[in-house]
Amino acid sequence: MPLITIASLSSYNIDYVIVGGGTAGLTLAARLTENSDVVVLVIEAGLYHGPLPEIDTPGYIGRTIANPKFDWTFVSVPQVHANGRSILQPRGKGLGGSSMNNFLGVFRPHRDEVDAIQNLGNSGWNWDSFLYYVKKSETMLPSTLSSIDAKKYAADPDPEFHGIDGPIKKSFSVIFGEMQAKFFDAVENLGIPRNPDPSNGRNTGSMTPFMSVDSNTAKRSYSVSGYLEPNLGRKNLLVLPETYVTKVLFEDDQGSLIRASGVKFSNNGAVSTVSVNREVILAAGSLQTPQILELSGIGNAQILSKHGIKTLVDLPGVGENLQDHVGVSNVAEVETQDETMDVLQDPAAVERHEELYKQRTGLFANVPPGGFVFIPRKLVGLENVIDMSTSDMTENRVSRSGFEKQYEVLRNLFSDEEHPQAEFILYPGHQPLPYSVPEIGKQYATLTCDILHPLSRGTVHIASADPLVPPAIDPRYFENEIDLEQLARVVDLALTVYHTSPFKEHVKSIKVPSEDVRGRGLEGLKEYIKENCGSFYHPIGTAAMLPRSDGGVVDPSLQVYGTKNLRIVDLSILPLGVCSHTLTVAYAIGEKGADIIKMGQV
Ligand SMILES: Cc1cc2nc3c(=O)[nH]c(=O)nc-3n(C[C@H](O)[C@H](O)[C@H](O)COP(=O)(O)OP(=O)(O)OC[C@H]3O[C@@H](n4cnc5c(N)ncnc54)[C@H](O)[C@@H]3O)c2cc1C
Repeated sequence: MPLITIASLSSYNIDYVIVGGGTAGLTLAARLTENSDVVVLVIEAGLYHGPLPEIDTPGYIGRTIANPKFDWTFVSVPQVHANGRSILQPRGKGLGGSSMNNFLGVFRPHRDEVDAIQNLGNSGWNWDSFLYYVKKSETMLPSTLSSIDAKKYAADPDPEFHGIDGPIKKSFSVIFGEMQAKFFDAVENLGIPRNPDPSNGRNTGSMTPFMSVDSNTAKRSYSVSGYLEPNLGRKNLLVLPETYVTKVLFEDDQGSLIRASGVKFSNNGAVSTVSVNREVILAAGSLQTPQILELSGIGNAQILSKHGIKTLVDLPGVGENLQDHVGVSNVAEVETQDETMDVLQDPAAVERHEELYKQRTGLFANVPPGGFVFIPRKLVGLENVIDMSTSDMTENRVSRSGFEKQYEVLRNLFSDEEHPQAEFILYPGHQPLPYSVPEIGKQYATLTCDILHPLSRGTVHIASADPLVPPAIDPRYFENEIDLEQLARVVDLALTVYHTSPFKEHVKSIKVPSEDVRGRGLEGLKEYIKENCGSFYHPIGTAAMLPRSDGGVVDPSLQVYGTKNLRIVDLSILPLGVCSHTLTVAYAIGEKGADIIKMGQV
């Protein structure tokens, strides 16, 4: 039984400590413990939630956000270029991490940008490797769509690109709507074709994505159900929940490289330590892995000394290079025979769908059918980005050379006018939004827009030497004004979709942004964005895998520079943002990280 208590900890001889039992952390733990000769301890700050409707029921997504039992409830520091607003930064808390509270969409990045990660100095981290590991992590469940509907709803996967026996199940929703098909037709009329299978690394176009839902049980498939629970019988897999790691401990006798000897943690207020034979591996995610590094004396010496922390490795890249997708939603009132999510305003409809869910069908059995569109650069009009000067974007940043190399990569990506640079998400209903309230009895469609390759680069650093004080998260949304310009153009394009045939047949009127805002053109939209934008929950890059001279924190074997046996296996290592949602990348990093550790090579 791998769930252990502090009291029993001293009876184990531990080879690897993994800090954070989230998406990548549990993936790594499951793979390492395939070797029965090694003992792995996973330390997770949150709970083992076990089976719970809030987590398992696909149609309940969003209900755990901002609930401290499931979510760290972080907010950013005030965003200077977004009207000084502090913006919500949800992160899963508990075994499963953000795979436990995310929105279940399964996406893959574009192959060119995965190959670009290799070209930034990371031999072995390319599309072929990514595809191998992401397939290893998943099982594609059979679709119930006819071949005609598969084309109509852009959901026609090529088996070559999908896993058949991996731990995470993925399936299509069972309900499709006419409004969704007309949305795809309208988008096609604007020059963005359907993409029947974006999993081959060419993800431009509109599509119905897979969801990480096991359609056999109509439940969330995530790192707990896929990687942890099937392995509960392994004696060499130990899991310590409700335990918060505050520091990595190092041996006193140091050579040029320091050696981790264990970690310090707090459990219900009691502080203790555990020693490790081989390695400590941080998998606490993009917002907390840098915090643990800094609390342990690894980071920018100036920042550490400000907080009275002794520097063990001066590594200025720690907590820099934060990249996140940022976006905003628009809502229109619609008329459709489809049952939109608005029906759930009616308690009788909720009851009906709760009953249907018992038969694994209805609106709660999967994520509501919607359309996703990855918009090519040519339609966002980013001519100015290709010619951009990098000097203003790298000024005063700790790693000028690293940023310059990233911008060179981006310039190449942007020069392909088919490369996806932005996204629309169609939600059939009025999405819960702080700036727009639905009227009971009406039907809506929400079109959410975000940019996929922001140029702004943020930071996450400790705000205090006290580990219980949350880190200062500063994504610096729109610090680079091209990001705001891009997003305004994307919102403008989304508003055009509402007026484009045949989708416009459903649209009665646009609710938000208001007529007044729309009347002020791109300038009005920019104000709307600054006042209402939010995170798309995809932070990456804060412990980047890059050469040390380029602001890197880990090398291609995920080893932290200046250390002998401290690695990072989570999304913080991704040096450059991808034009997709990030869940599959976290699983692939967990899978690949395990092979690197097992085989001793990339
Ligand atoms: C609300 C939301 C919706 C999303 N929707 C989607 C989606 O639909 N599709 C998609 O592709 N991506 C989505 N994402 C993004 C995706 O889920 C994440 O990028 C990915 O799961 C992150 O994986 P990770 O392993 O890097 O970190 P996490 O999975 O977040 O794991 C980090 C773990 O470390 C633990 N931890 C942190 N600090 C400590 C400490 N000091 N001691 C011990 N434990 C610690 C945390 O509690 C957590 O369990 C969403 C994310 C969120 C938050």
